[in-house]
Amino acid sequence: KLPPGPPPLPLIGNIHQIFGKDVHLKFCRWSKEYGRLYTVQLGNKQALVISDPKCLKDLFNLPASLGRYKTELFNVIANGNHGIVNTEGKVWTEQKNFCAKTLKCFGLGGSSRASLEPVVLSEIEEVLSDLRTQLKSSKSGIETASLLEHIKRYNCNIMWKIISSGGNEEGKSECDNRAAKLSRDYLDGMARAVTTGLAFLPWLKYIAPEWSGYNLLKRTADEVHTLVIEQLNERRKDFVEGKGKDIMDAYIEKLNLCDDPKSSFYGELGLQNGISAMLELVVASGETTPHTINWLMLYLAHHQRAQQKLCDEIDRVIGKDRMPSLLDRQNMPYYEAVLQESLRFSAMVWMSIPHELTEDIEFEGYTLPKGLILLPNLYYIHHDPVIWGDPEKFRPERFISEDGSFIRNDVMMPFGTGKRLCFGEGLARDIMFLFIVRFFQSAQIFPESLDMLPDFSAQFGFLLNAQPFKVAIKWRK
Ligand code: HEM
Repeated sequence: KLPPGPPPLPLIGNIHQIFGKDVHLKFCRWSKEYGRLYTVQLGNKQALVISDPKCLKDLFNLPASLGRYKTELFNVIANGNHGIVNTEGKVWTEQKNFCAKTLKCFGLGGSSRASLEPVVLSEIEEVLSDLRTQLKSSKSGIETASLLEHIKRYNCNIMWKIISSGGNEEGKSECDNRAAKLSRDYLDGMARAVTTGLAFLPWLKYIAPEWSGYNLLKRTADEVHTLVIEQLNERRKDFVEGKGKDIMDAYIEKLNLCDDPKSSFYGELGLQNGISAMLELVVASGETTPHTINWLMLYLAHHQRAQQKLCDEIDRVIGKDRMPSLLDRQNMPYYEAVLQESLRFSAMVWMSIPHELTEDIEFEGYTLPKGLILLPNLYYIHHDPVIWGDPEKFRPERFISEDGSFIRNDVMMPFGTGKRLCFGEGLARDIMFLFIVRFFQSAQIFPESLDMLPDFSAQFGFLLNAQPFKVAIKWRK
C-alpha cells in the first residue's frame, strides 16, 4: 500500500496536472493537502513525493534508494547508462569516487588550491574589467548591466580549466566558444523537457521530438560528445604518465592503466563512462552555480541593508587592498548566511534529481515497491512555514546566532541529502565565495529603478531561475 495522493486518470495518471509552468507550486499545494509523503502517477510509473526533511534523510540513506530514475533529461548526455548521474551500483560507485577524488585534486579546494586560486581571481578581475568597459561605453548614461552572462562565463572558464585545459588560454577560448553554449543549450532542452512532460513520458520523443525538447537535447549532446572526444584523442597521442594536470588527463591515465575487464574504466565502455562523466560535470555545474550567484545578486539588489552588512564584513575581514582568499570564509558568518538564505529562498534545484528504488522496502508503515520514483520536494522543504516561520521573507539573519556566528541548519539540503548528494558542493561553494566576495569588495548594486527589478517569481524548468534583470552598479573606492 502506497500513501494517498491526487486521483490519477487512466494511462496518463497525474501528468495533465503537472504540465506547464510553476509545477513546483502545484507539488507544494499537494504537500499541504496530502502530507509529507504522497503518491503521484506519472504515465505508467508511480512516484513518491517526499516533503519532510527527516523522512527524506532517512529514506535517502538507505542503499535501496540510491537508484536513479532514468529520464530523457540525462539519458542523452549519458549516452544511455554511462558516467555518474544515470548509473547505479558498481559503475556509479567507481565513477563517482574517481571523479570526486580528481575534483579534490584539480579543483579549488584540494591539493591544487594554491595554484588555482590566483587563476580564479584573475578570471574575476576580467569580469570586473569587462563590466567597467561595458558601463563606460553605455550611451544611455545609466550604468546598468545584466550580470548573468558574465557570471556564466567566469564559472565555465574555471570548470573547463579544471576538466580539460589545465588553465591555459587555449582552453579558455574553447570554452567560451563551444562548451558554454552547449551546456546552456542542453539546460534549455532540459527545461523544455520538464515543461512538455518528456521528463516522464519518454514516448514523446517519437511523436513530438522537436516540440518536446528531445531534438535539442540530442543535437547538443552529440555536439558536446564530439568536442570532448576530439580533445581526448588529441591529448592521448602525447600523454606522459604521471604528469596529469586536469581531470581529462586523470581519466586518460586511468583508462590507459586499466587492465581489469570487470572495471568500469576498461576498454570502450571505460571511454564512454569517462566522456559521460566529464560532460555531466560541465552540465551539472554550468547553470547551477551561476544561477545561484544570480539569485543572490537579485536578492541583494532588493535588500540594501543585507548588502551593506555584507560589504561591511568584507571590509572588516579582508579590507580594501588585499584579494580575498578561501581561508577568509571561516571568518565571514554573514556571507555564509546570505548564501544560505539565497539557496533556501530560490530552492533552485526544486525537485533535486529523481531517484528510483532498486528493491522493495518497508518505510514509515508503507510497502514501497522496487521501481518507485522518489521525488524530493526540496522547494517545499525550504519553504515550509512550520520549519521557517516566515519562509517568503529573504532574511539571512535566520542563520545568524545571537553571538554573531553562523547557524548550521540540518533542514537545508540544496545539494540533496544522503549517500548520493552532489559531490560538486565544495567546488561550487569555493567558486561562489571568491566571486561574490571580490565583487562586493569592488562594487555595490542597486535596482535600475524601483519598478525595474523583477519580483522573485522564477522561470520554471529543470531549475528555477530568476527572471532576467539588470542592476545599476556603483564602484566602491
Ligand atoms: C549551487 C550549485 C549546485 C547545486 C545547488 C547542486 C545541486 C545538486 C543536487 C540537488 C543534486 C542531486 C542529488 C541527488 O541525486 O540526490 C546534484 C547532483 C549532482 N551534482 Fe550538483 N549542484 C551544484 C553544483 C555542482 C557542481 C559545481 C558540480 C560539478 C563539479 C556538480 C555535479 C553534480 C553531479 C555529478 C551530480 C550527480 C551525482 C550522482 O548522481 O551521484 N554539481 N547536484
